[in-house]
Amino acid sequence: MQDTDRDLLPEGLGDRLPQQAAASQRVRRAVLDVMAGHGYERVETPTIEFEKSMASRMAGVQVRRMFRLVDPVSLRTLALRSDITMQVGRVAATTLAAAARPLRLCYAGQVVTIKGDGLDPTRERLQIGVELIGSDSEAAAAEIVEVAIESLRAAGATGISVDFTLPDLVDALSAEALPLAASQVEDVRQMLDAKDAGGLVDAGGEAYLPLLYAVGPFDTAIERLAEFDRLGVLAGRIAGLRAIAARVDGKARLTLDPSERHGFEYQSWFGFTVYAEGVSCSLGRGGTYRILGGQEGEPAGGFSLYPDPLIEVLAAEGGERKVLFLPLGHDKQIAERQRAIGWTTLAALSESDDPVALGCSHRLENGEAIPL
Ligand SMILES: N[C@@H](Cc1c[nH]c[nH+]1)C(=O)O
Repeated sequence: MQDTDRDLLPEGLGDRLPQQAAASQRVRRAVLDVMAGHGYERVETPTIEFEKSMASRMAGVQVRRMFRLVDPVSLRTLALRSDITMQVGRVAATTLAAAARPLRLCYAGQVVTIKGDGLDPTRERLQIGVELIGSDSEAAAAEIVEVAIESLRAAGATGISVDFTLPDLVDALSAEALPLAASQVEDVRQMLDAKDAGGLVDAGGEAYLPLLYAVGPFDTAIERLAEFDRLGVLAGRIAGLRAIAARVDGKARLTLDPSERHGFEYQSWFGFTVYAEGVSCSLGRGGTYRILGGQEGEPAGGFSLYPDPLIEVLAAEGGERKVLFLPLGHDKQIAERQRAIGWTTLAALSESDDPVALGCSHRLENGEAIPL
């Protein structure tokens, strides 16, 4: 009987073949170079660590999305990382607690969740991001948005747009201006996120209805939000958003959706999602948050790109591969010189090696690269 299971991969997991892997490598390098250029130093964290340390680093982190297992050595529960931001938070709060602030760190690695996101079944993704620890000011937030746009552009994205949100909006409003019973808060948040006007009224959030209309291109949506905020509860946040928008003006298309919560588990006053032309889903998100520990916790901000959909597009576009075929008995020194000036070489192992079938574009003949 055939063992079909042996060759299958679990749902939502896949290999990257040479073209995709090459595109992934280019994206990773381009993005990390931009981050390093802005002073973000690379850290590398383990793919698996104690569940408790990941789950308790920021308020709102959902452990139910993480793969968990018992460590046969320590007998404690471990979790596979689903978000490197939490690990960077741990590093900042522990080993780098005494490092000067603001502390700028960046990272890249694979993250895994039990379930994909909505209709997207993907369970493993590349995450590349920065965290700016020690401040959640509007200056910090603006820097993060700028670096996010520049990183995406360097990765090859075009037509970039940024959607701003206010992740803790309902908490801010329900505290005083538009009171809600504790039992209503989550429902109101969900209905706002789903843009469900009927559901919002049913959940007791009628007063929140105008928020559903403060959505769209930034300039008009922020005016609507300011009109809605007659009591001025959101005045600081609105001024912050305007300042950030002014800094990134012209670099990307800006929109506002103040009640968007999707994917924002722990962000505080400011959040944003990034998109690019030709890629239907978002390519990343970021915002301000607090790293728990100590009395107050530490303010921070950052963003994470999930560039896989962009990598797919770039890989499909391909790009011509220039590969030089080296026949049997070729001059090794010439071959070395060709590699030194940027050629990829492919050396024949036997007479039967076919340069065209092997994807070569040129062949070394009498010391010269001849097109095939
Ligand atoms: N790690 C967050 C985004 C983020 C980074 N820093 C702050 N927020 C996410 O993937 O949703």
